[in-house]
Amino acid sequence: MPYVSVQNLTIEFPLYHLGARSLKKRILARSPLRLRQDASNRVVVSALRELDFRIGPGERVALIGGNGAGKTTLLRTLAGIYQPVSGRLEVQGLIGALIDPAAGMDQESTGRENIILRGLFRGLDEATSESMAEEIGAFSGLGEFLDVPVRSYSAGMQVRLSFAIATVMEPEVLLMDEWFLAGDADFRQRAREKLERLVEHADILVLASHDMGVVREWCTRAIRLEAGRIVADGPVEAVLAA
Ligand SMILES: Nc1ncnc2c1ncn2[C@@H]1O[C@H](COP(=O)(O)OP(=O)(O)OP(=O)(O)O)[C@@H](O)[C@H]1O
Repeated sequence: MPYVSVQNLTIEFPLYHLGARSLKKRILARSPLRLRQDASNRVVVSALRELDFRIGPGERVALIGGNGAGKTTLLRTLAGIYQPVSGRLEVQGLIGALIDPAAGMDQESTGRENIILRGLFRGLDEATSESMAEEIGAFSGLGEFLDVPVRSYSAGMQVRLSFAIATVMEPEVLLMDEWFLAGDADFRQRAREKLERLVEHADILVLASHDMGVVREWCTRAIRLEAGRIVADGPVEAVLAA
């Protein structure tokens, strides 16, 4: 059964190019909340600090919190994009990440080639991957751009393609940033039904959002982050009321 297990998870980003020692000193002298000096004397940003939680099958979890709270960093960590500095992370199940539209795409290949590669990666044979490319191509509305290298896509086109790929991949653990729910009205309307099916099919949804309407509509549990720490975790209404 799919699950997400996080124990004592800490993520830090070293800040290179700070240059002069006096600048480092000035930054650290402000006794900042999130910046500290590590064992190698580098200034690091503490993005996530000692997180502990477990998500089981059937849970729809919202990550909420103000700007810089750590929502996107947590999503990217769950997706395997960032390595924890310490702690343990286990994700069981096929992951679908709708976080950064360009992530996992080969920019030099066409949209169609990217779809076929994903299909092969998922273990489908060539013929099935190719027919999947037709299906995705039609749904994404990319038209003639399906056979053009992804590097020439607009941001909106990349979102359409990654969303369409995710719907066909049918992930068990769906990680999503709320702006994937945005997009132009026409696409949103067509995507809505697919998204509902995608979320329904996924055993676990983790959605980062600022929009409490979206959180209430899509999620059953909320984790509130503040300055990289969990300050509340429970049923959506209880966490929003706290
Ligand atoms: N690549 C990076 N290098 C250095 N610091 C980073 C990096 N990515 C994130 N951070 C820092 O980690 C912290 C958490 O950022 P994150 O983007 O996860 O927040 P967020 O909750 O998603 O914010 P927002 O709602 O504004 O998108 C912030 O202090 C940010 O400055």
